[in-house]
Amino acid sequence: MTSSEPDELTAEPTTEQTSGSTSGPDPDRMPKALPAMWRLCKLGYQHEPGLLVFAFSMTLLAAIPDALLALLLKILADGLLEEDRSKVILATAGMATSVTATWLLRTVSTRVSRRFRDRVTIALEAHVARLQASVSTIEHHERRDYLDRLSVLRKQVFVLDHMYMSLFSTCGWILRLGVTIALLVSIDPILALLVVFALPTVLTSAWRPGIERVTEERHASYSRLADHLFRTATTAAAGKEVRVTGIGPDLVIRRRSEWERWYRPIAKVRWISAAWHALAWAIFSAAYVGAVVLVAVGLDGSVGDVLLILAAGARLSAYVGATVGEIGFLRGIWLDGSRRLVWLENYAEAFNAQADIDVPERLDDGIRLEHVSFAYPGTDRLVLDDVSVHLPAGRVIAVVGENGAGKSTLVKLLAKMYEPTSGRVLVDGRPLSRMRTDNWRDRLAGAFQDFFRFEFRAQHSVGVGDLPRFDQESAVSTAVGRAGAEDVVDRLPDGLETQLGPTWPDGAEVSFGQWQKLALARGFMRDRPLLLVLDEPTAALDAETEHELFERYAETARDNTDGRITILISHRFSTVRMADLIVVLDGSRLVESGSHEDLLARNGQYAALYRIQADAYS
Ligand SMILES: Nc1ncnc2c1ncn2[C@@H]1O[C@H](COP(=O)(O)OP(=O)(O)OP(=O)(O)O)[C@@H](O)[C@H]1O
Repeated sequence: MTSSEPDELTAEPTTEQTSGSTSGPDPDRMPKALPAMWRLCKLGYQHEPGLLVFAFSMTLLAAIPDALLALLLKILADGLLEEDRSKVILATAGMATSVTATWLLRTVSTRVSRRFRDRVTIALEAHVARLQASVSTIEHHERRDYLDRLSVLRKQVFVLDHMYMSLFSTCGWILRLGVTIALLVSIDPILALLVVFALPTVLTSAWRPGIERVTEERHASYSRLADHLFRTATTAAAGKEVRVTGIGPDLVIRRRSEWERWYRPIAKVRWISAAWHALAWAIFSAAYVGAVVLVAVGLDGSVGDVLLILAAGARLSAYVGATVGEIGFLRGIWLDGSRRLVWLENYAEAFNAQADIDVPERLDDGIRLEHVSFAYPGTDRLVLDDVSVHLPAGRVIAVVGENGAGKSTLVKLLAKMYEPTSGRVLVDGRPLSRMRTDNWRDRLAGAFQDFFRFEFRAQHSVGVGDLPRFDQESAVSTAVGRAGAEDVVDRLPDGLETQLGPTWPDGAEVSFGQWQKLALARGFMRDRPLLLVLDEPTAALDAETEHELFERYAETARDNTDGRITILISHRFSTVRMADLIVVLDGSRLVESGSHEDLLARNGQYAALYRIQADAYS
């Protein structure tokens, strides 16, 4: 079989695939701040419309009596000086009502807001988790810049609920500010200038969080590494190797130094921005003192006016401070967090945007790779370079090559975990890139060398391989039989009902090889996959068991009527030789392909590798 001829059967739509071939928003770019913020507002409203409106109204109402206190002080002073009892009574009654109403409204609004926050937090966390899980590729789990972006979002999501409170408070502070400015203007319009002197504080507050966040993200990889080192030093998974190698103290030192590398530039930026902020406040304070002197001396104001400027001016600084503080928080956490969240939403959505072709019911021709090249996103090195090959329907295909040759990467492209950087993958002549990822995955089954240990009951740990039949014991038992894992289940104290993982109540300890057999069974759960991928799923088993297992499996694989393709990656030639087609990768290129006999006769790279292994076992 030749590997690189273009194929005449591929006449169907032929859109060239490119990396992340998505339409819509560019996945690399963060969305704009204000639309992102608006989208998050709507998200909160969708989840808790009643509570959102009530909490918002309460916060606004609570702002009014508080802001009017300065006016009541002026009326009181005027009443006392003019010996006007009605003014005195109005002012004192107003003050008493204002204090009581402020307290009452604040208490109610705090309670309602807290309730709203608790509910919306759960909704947001679930939303982020769902989005991440629904992204159809795994690029965001492996690409450095996306990981940094997501690690910041993961931290932010726990404070995103504050942003609604922050928005309500900001509106409340702006309302107070408006009332206070109106009171100042009532003495003399020139006093409105006080707000101009407060602007530098607004500017520095708005600028600070942004610059701090940029620095944080620029150095986020150090923080991630520090977290990773901490987990390595403290979790069970690495426990044995950490002790045997004695790397523990070194991990602690490295963690500390990575943390310093992350923290030092951030601390520096915080100091610099704090200095500018302090200067801005000094400017406002000077203006405030000037305004009091102007009213008392320059404008020859009444005692009531002086009291009003003293109270309103002092409040103005508190209100400006609170407003800019909230705006800073909004900018820092909310705007930033909502942009990240919307980026994730767009990113998750973009993958299915151009999926317009159905996955075939059965395969007739098979899968063709045409000039497929691939570099992992964010890197330049081609891990697969101009690979063209036909994987015929109904056959078992082995992929061999040295470590790092690109075998697992090839499988990831076929599983649609990534899109090729150039070239295309055709399934029965139709581009895989235009098939809905979830539909394609429904017809995909597989077991991988880096399998995950689902610490559920054995029934479910295997059953997740075909979610609709998760609870069907007969389906799980069949899969266990296909994987030759009956011995593992027989040894479990309660069979399929046994909880796996010793850290859970009544949880059974399961060896690595046993886990691997259960993972293989999980891979065999689906009855009608079009593509079955076995990426070194039996590396922990001995060569003989692996051979027997695959011999049994290869026979049934060829019998199916769906034209199923089985892809097997193994370093053991005793297993590989029974495949119908063997594809040999070397240094990212496909160097030869054919049956075992063809390749031995060709006396190329496969033959050389085969003989080395055969000699080692003879
Ligand atoms: N997520 C990733 N980001 C960047 N490079 C990667 C990533 N995953 C793998 N690579 C690189 O791609 C190359 C091919 O890796 P791949 O896992 O496909 O090799 P393999 O042939 O399956 O190796 P092995 O036999 O060791 O499993 C390697 O050089 C590897 O370093």
